[in-house]
Amino acid sequence: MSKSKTGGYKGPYAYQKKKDGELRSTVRYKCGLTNTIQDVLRQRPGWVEVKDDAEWDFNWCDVGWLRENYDHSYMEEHVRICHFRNHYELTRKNLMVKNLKRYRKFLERESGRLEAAKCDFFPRTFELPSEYHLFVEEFKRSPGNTWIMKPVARSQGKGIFLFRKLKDIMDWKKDGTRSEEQRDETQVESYVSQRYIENPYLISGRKFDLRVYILVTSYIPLKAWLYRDGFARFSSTRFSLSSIDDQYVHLTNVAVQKTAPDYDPEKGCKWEIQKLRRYLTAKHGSETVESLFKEIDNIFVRSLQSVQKVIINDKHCFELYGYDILLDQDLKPWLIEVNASPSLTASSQEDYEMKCRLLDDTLHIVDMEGRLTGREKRVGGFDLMWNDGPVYRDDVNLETLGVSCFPANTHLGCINDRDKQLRQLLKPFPGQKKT
Ligand SMILES: Nc1ncnc2c1ncn2[C@@H]1O[C@H](COP(=O)(O)OP(=O)(O)OP(=O)(O)O)[C@@H](O)[C@H]1O
Repeated sequence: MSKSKTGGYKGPYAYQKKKDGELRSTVRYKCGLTNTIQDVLRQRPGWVEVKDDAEWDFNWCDVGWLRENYDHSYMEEHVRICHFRNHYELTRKNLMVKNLKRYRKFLERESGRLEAAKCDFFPRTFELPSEYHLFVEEFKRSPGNTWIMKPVARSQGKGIFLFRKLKDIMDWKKDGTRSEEQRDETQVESYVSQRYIENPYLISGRKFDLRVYILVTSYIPLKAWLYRDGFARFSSTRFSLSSIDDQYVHLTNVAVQKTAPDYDPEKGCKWEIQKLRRYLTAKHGSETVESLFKEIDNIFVRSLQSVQKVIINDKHCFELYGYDILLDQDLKPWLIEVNASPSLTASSQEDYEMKCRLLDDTLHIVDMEGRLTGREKRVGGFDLMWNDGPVYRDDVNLETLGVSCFPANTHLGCINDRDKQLRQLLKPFPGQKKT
């Protein structure tokens, strides 16, 4: 990469097509994180790490690096980085909701209420302090409900609390009698106030949410891949609405749960998504579970579409999103949050292996080595779910699709025997273990 305007990174780049069309094998990478991704990058054949201001072809950067450098940088054709410039349009809690609300309005205008209702998958949300008065109106309409307050730009459960009384959020009250200047002096951190899902689906009395990975390689046209191996994150304490101050009951983030007194690091607090799927199928039947996972797929596609025209599309960028989905007792999925930097730190050996596979498969799709034809619908654990329109697998009977855009047997965690055979048939990349 060259930093043309401000100087810096200059010189020849190693990863380019030779005259005879053959590819050079060296990919110079930079990595701003110190977790699983480093191990994966180090083990990738032909990839070499560069430090400091040295020229690079691939950068697994953090969002801070992006903020400071992207706007001053010129990138060669082949260069790739792991975030879109304004990724926060989807991954900051307030902006995600703003974009979804706008998209829902657009659908209602263009295609009617039924279509707009397909976006009814996020809990009612207000930004505070800016929407304080709107929030109070809503709050008064349904007294006794529980709400959750979340800082818009923090993670790992930090700063989150539940409340049922307005006095608990007085700090965010917008005071119309004060001037902008006075308000600035006492500025509070921006939060979202969101309807708390009071009836979560429970397993053994415990609440959980799903972490699912989606890889986007282009916004215009939209190209998105769904990873089959997500997981459910459980709370370690039985669910109850009587103790709204207990974060071990209500927040299922691993960062929170691993500090619980009875947390068992051996067992962790996760289930693979396949295990969850088997459990739900045994309890509710396959038809119900198919339709649940179709609804979850709908969440991925609609949320990406809601920012499709907002995100700065740049062929150098890709993004691996971590979606947080919560199920309620009626098996309705709710979108809680989309993470731009989903935790790549492993909480157990099994988790480590899954994350290594996920990252390795991500790098296969980003394809610095130029191995793919561009027509693949499945790469490693990823299924192409959207390519400027829904993607259907060739081996699926289209009549079984129903209303969803996705074939019934390609959803998360549905790895049947035929899928296994297919994965084995896929030619492994050098250095990749057969799965
Ligand atoms: N509206 C809601 N209803 C019920 N539970 C919720 C709601 N919003 C958040 N939670 C719970 O709180 C947890 C943390 O919420 P959220 O993911 O929005 O915050 P975060 O601090 O950004 O966490 P992370 O870094 O893991 O994404 C969720 O995993 C979920 O268990």
